[in-house]
Amino acid sequence: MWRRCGALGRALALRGLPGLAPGAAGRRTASGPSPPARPGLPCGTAAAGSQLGQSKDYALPNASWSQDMLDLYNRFLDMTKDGLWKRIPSYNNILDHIPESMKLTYEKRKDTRLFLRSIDAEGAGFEYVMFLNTSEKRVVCLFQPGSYLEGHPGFAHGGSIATIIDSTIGSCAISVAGKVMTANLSIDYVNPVPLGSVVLVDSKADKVEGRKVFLSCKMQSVDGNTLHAEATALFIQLDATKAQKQQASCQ
Ligand SMILES: CCCCCCCCCC(=O)SCCNC(=O)CCNC(=O)[C@H](O)C(C)(C)COP(=O)(O)OP(=O)(O)OC[C@H]1O[C@@H](n2cnc3c(N)ncnc32)[C@H](O)[C@@H]1OP(=O)(O)O
Repeated sequence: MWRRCGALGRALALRGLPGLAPGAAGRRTASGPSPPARPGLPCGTAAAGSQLGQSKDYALPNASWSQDMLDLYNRFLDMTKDGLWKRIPSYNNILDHIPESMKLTYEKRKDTRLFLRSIDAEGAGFEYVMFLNTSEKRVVCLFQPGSYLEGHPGFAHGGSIATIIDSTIGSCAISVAGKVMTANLSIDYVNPVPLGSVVLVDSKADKVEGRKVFLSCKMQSVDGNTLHAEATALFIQLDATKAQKQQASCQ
């Protein structure tokens, strides 16, 4: 365990994550984590809904999570205790993800589902949980790709990697600029991601220029020894009038 924690510390230290000295955190099991802190952006209000039983929060350990995923999750959960990091709940409907103020302009549809949550079987699709650090303008996603995300035999499909990167960077952009859309996403695929492995997707907003948010991201293995992908992205804050027109055209 100590060796794994040390490797994890090295992996996260690449981006200077705090509080990750080997053995700094105790280990918990999937059945026994502390109740997660309720996050602010991008989905604090939805967490309340979840507690009322309105929506299931999927960004919590389940039986498919590997020990690496659980260890990493528990270490991040420890980092939420001082309030700098917040766990982002995850729901089937995108409207449960976004801040209340943004929700007002959208009508919730029952026949749609967030792409990341399109596979029901535990462990078969996107197993992930994201953590937000508002002051660092950063979102880190712990991602365990399941067997239905296969591309090359035994490895995650490039589209699934793009999806989790877009969603992680997108969550970061939303936390910085509210209503945004991806205008550009550029990914260098460096090493394939084995199905069932756990990777860290570490995204950061580097610069905001008017309505443009520039972000970057690295996807790497838990031990920090393998860089799987690197990405840069441009998100555009939606112009209110154009956003209304776009919304009207898809209803
Ligand atoms: C787990 C929870 C997940 C939650 C997060 C989900 C994240 C998922 C995000 C997505 O996947 S969104 C879906 C994919 N993206 C789209 O479908 C967007 C399609 N494109 C558009 O709708 C519009 O092109 C867009 C809103 C992006 C921009 O249109 P606008 O009319 O608002 O922008 P405009 O053309 O006025 O340009 C504004 C500025 O951005 C610049 N710009 C726009 N598109 C660009 C581009 N592609 N590359 C470089 N620059 C660009 C443009 O030059 C200009 O720069 P300046 O202000 O300096 O003049």
